[in-house]
Amino acid sequence: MMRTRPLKVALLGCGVVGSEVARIMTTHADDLTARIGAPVELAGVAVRRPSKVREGIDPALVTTDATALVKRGDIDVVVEVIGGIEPARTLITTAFEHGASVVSANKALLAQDGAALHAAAEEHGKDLYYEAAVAGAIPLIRPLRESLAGDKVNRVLGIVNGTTNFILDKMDTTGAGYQEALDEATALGYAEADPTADVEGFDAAAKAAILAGIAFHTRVRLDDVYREGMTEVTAADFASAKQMGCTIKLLAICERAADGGSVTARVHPAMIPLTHPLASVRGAYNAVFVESDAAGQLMFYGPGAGGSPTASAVLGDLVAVCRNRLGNTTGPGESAYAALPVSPMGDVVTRYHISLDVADKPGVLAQVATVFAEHDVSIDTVRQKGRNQGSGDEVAVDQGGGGRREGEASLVVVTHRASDAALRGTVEALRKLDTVRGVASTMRVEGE
Ligand SMILES: NC(=O)c1ccc[n+]([C@@H]2O[C@H](COP(=O)([O-])OP(=O)(O)OC[C@H]3O[C@@H](n4cnc5c(N)ncnc54)[C@H](O)[C@@H]3O)[C@@H](O)[C@H]2O)c1
Ligand SMILES: N[C@@H](CCO)C(=O)O
Ligand code: NA
Repeated sequence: MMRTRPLKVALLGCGVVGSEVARIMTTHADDLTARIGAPVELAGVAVRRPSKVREGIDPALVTTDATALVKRGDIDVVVEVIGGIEPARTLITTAFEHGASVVSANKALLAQDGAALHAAAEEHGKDLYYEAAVAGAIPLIRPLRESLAGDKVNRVLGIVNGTTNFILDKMDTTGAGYQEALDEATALGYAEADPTADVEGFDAAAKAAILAGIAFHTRVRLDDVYREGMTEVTAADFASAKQMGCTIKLLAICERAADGGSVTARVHPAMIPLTHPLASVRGAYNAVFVESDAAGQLMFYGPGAGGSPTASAVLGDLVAVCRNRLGNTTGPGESAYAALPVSPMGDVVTRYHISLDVADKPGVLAQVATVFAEHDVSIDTVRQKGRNQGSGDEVAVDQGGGGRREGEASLVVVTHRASDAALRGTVEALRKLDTVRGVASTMRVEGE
C-alpha cells in the first residue's frame, strides 16, 4: 500500500555528485516512489555558494545553514556529499541525533571515523549507508556486507581510484604528461577537491581501509594502510613494464594472513601482466577482485568516479534506507567482531622489479647478486644493458637511457616472492655499493 506522507531528504553539498543526486531524484521521481512505496521529496539542499544557479533545484530549498537543515526534525534521510572530515562528521552525527538516517559518499571520513559513526547510527537506531564511498557506481559494499556474509573473504585486490587510473592509462597509451592528464581528470569531475588525495594514494587508502574492515569483519583505519602514491611513476617505468609484458596500475590490496590471525592493507603502484584482467581497466573505470573460500574469485567492474555514476550508488542507498524506514527496520550495521590486528608492510610478501644504474665493469653483476643472496631474496631474472649492447648479456633492455652516463650500465632485477622488509633491506644495501650509481626505480610486481 502506498504511503502518502513523502519521505523527506536533505541533501548536503551540491557539487559534482550532489547535483546529479538532485537531478536523478527529480527525473526518476515516479520510479523511486514505486520502488520505495512512498514518494521521496527533496526537502532542503545545503550549499556553500547560494548565488550559483542550480538547474532543476527550487531556489526556495537552498540554504547555507546545513546544521539547521539536519536539525529540522522532519528529515528522514540526510545525503552527505560535502566530503572531508568537518563539518561532514558533525552534520552526520547531528542527523542521527535528530532522527534521520544517513547516506554518504565520504570515504575519507568513513576510513577515519567509521567506527564512531556506526556506533552513533546504532545508538539512535538509524542507518548509515555508503556504497558510493568505494569504487563509485560499482556495487561492492553491499555485496561484501550482505551477499558474501556467509562466506570467508581472504583477499580484495583492485583499482579503486578513477583519477589515478585515468592518469596512468593516459601516460601509458598516449604518452601524455602527468599534469596534463591530471587536469583532464579534474575537469571531468573524477578528482577530489584536493587531487593530492588521489595522486598520493590517500583516497585509495581510505577505500582500502573500508574494504578491509568490511571484508574481514574487523576495524582497519586509514593510518593502518601502507600507502605510496603514483606521482613518482615515470615514462621510463612504463617502458620497463612493457619490456616485461606488464603495465602499471595503482592497486589497493587487502589480505588475510595465511594463518588467519592478522590482515594487511596497502596501496601502491605495481606492475601487472598485460594478460591480467586489471591491465585492461581503462580511464576512470575501477575493478576489484574478491577472493573467498566458497565463491572463489569474483570480479566487480564499472565506473569508479564521476557525478552520474556516483549518484547511482547514492540513489541505490537512498532507496534501501527509505525502504528500511518504511518497514521500521535498519540494515546491517558494522561487523567488527573478528578484531584482527593489522600487520606492518614489512610482513607483506611480494615480488619486486628493481632498476639499477651500475658501473659498466666486470664483477658488478656478481656483487649485486651477492647482496640479494645475503638478504635471502631469490632472483627470478636479471637483464642488463651496457654501452656495448648485446655483448654477452642474456637480454638487452633499453631503460629509456634516462640519466645513464658513460661507463654505466643499466641492470634490471626481478625477484621471486620475498618479504617487503627483506626487499627493502636489499635495496638499502645496494645503494651502499660503490658500483651502484643509483636505484632508478623499485616497483612491486603483482597479479601473477
Ligand atoms: N566526484 C566523484 O567522482 C566522487 C566519487 C565517489 C565519491 N565521491 C565523494 O563524494 C563527496 C563529494 O564529492 P564531489 O566530487 O561532489 O565534490 P565537490 O567538491 O564537487 O562537491 C562538494 C560540494 O560541497 C559544498 N560544500 C562544502 N562545504 C559545505 C558546507 N559546509 N555546506 C554545504 N555545502 C558545502 C561545496 O561547495 C561543493 O559544491 C566527497 O566525499 C567525495 O569523496 C566523489
Ligand atoms: N576521486 C575519486 C572519486 C571516486 O571515489 C576517484 O578518482 O576515484
Ligand atoms: Na560502490
